[in-house]
Amino acid sequence: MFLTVTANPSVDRTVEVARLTRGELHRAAAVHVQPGGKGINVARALVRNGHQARAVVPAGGPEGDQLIRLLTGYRVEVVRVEVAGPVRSNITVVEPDATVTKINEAGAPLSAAERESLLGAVLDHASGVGWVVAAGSLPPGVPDEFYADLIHRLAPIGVPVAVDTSGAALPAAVKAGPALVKPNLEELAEVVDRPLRTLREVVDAAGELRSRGAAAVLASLGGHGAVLVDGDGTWHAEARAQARSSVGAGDALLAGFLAAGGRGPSALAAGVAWGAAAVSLPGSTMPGPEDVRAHRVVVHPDVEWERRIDT
Ligand SMILES: Nc1ncnc2c1ncn2[C@@H]1O[C@H](COP(=O)(O)OP(=O)(O)O)[C@@H](O)[C@H]1O
Ligand SMILES: O=P(O)(O)OC[C@H]1O[C@](O)(COP(=O)(O)O)[C@@H](O)[C@@H]1O
Repeated sequence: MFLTVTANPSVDRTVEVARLTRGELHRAAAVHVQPGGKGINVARALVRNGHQARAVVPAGGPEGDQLIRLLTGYRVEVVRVEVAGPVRSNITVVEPDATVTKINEAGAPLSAAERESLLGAVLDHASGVGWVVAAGSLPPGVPDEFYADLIHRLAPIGVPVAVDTSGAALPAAVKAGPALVKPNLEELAEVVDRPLRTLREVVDAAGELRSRGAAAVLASLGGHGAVLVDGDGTWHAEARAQARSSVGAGDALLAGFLAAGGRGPSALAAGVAWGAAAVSLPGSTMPGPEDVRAHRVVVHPDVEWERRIDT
């Protein structure tokens, strides 16, 4: 059983248009409405591949009801935490060449009592789970230390925590000593406060996060695949895909990595296979076993240190 918590869930609307032009009317070629937020997507991907996953979700307003209704179609076990503010909507516009333009709402604030209920719900369900995944941005007013606080409170239970977040919440979580963090290239560059142009620079930045407290770093690099840096070594893997929508690809990567044991090159290969499968599917659709092409993954025996990853 995997347990995820998404402090700032969303109803994702992915709109496909022929070409996006600022200031013009567009007629949508297709629309996908899906339950969203990073922990929710991780849970959806795990369930789609035969694993058990439970998602802790703060949900308020009619939008919260809609989110929970949408989730029931995905067979994810949901622990709903009632909150006053409505669930946000995040909009992605996708063009035929797979260019994505995202508009993510900030989300509704959570009161101190609501934050406590959310943490309490995670702690209530954490015993005996394989991993807790704390993922996504924090709503306005929620302290940057929210996920860090969760890591500290989970420590006595001994369950490993994976964190995928952004902004100031990420360095705060790293300091709390999670088993795994999953930054993308932009998030990793922001934490170390320098541009990352080559695999060497990515691996150095991942090492810095390890020295600050994260036991392992799974850095996702879009079409360049992903790098895993842990106490045993450094690996780079990638897989070619016919890109359609990258929304949720990072969540699929993390889910695949955890589903395959959450450590080492074989888990990295599985994660990259799930990530590549996710980008080839519309909207934030999570891949199932029929979509995943494990044989397309290349785990490089030697890291190509000077390879550019900023193109
Ligand atoms: N264009 C692509 N071709 C193949 N795989 C991709 C592509 N874009 C993303 N992926 C896969 O999805 C994973 C996550 O994508 P990335 O964009 O780095 O994360 P995030 O969605 O968190 O920003 C990558 O590590 C890679 O495995
Ligand atoms: O919490 P954030 O950072 O605003 O991100 C939320 C969005 O991220 C997603 O989980 C997609 O994640 P990725 O594309 O980063 O893998 C969407 O479902 C959701 O709308």
